[in-house]
Amino acid sequence: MKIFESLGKYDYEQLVFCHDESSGLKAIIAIHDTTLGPALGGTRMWTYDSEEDAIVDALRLARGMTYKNAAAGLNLGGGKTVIIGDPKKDKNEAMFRAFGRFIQGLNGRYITAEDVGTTVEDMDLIHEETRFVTGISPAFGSSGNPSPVTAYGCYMGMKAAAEEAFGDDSLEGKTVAVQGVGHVAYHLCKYLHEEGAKLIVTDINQENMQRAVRDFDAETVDPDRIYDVDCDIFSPCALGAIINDDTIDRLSCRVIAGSANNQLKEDKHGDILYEKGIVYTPDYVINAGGVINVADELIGYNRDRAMKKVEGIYQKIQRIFEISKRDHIPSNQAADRMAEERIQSMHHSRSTFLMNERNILNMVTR
Ligand SMILES: NC(=O)c1ccc[n+]([C@@H]2O[C@H](COP(=O)([O-])OP(=O)(O)OC[C@H]3O[C@@H](n4cnc5c(N)ncnc54)[C@H](O)[C@@H]3O)[C@@H](O)[C@H]2O)c1
Ligand SMILES: CC(C)C[C@H](N)C(=O)O
Repeated sequence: MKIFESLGKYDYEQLVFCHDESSGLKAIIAIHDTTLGPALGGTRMWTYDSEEDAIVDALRLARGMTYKNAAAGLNLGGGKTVIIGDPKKDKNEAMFRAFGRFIQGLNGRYITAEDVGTTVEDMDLIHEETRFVTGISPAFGSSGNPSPVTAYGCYMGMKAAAEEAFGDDSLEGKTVAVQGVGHVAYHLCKYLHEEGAKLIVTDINQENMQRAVRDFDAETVDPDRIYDVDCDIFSPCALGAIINDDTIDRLSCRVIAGSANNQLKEDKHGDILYEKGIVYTPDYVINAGGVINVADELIGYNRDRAMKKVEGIYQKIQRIFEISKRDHIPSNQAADRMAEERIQSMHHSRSTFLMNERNILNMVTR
């Protein structure tokens, strides 16, 4: 792999390799863009097939965070970490504390939080060594697990998409097919069930699936049949790249709205959804509730303020549909345009020299 060529492709700022032999830490921190502020993005722990796969994932996810944070209106840039290892077997205290010290060494250029394979407990260990970590335990005055808040943002975004597709944002009586009922989707299903939606769920984890049946009267289908379900709304809440050449023609829904990151395998799949008239809710906008919530910790966590901002995902999604109609472009491109325009305009206005620049990290100290 040609590292600098890869960094050049999307103008990445920094790639950091962190190694601690005794704890087994092998981490890669990718910082994509810090125009808007320090890079904030979660830490993913995963068993990558190769080091190259891990680097590619870190880079792809970091760039995604630049767009997510920019579109959410946060004063934060984009970054992400991947730790190579099995989250079920390879974790230990020393690993996360060693990682915390590497983050501290970046002196605020990168701030972490949970992602797939990491938990609030892991963030608490990182917090032993650095203040540049969010999503830590409420006992520290923090916001805790971001998943329920991500779910609330998804619910808001789904309602905005329903209004666009059906002329009314009520989800009562709508059939929603949910792929993956883990941390985020369990809470999303709760909102949907309370509003009177009919749920059809799938999961490779039987326990998670049965919990949705028990708590929300959900019907179930096998994981590979979820794309064929006759439904109003398809909600991908498991993996990335699930809207692809093999699945796109099987979908019969009017709306796609779910929490999974990187749902479109390629940009062309956004074009195809647009041509088919399927209302696609851009993933990094609808799933920004978690990052909006943890980012609030940096200025002294206030749940009401954070939830109000997460509620604003409804209007953000409406704005994207407006841009899509105005410029005759698919919604994924409209979201990119919105994020890029914000970064560009701030790039210009923040270029004036300041001796003691105000940023999200020096507004309050903790
Ligand atoms: N947790 C957050 O706050 C947050 C924020 C933004 C984005 N996301 C994204 O949302 C998605 C879900 O996150 P989560 O925290 O709920 O993760 P999770 O691991 O708790 O849930 C994912 C669920 O999907 C299931 N699953 C995996 N592969 C599947 C398959 N092939 N078919 C059906 N089910 C499958 C898993 O068994 C699990 O129950 C991820 O893509 C994540 O990156 C999460
Ligand atoms: C900062 C986190 C809450 C990040 C989250 N895992 C996301 O993808 O948005």
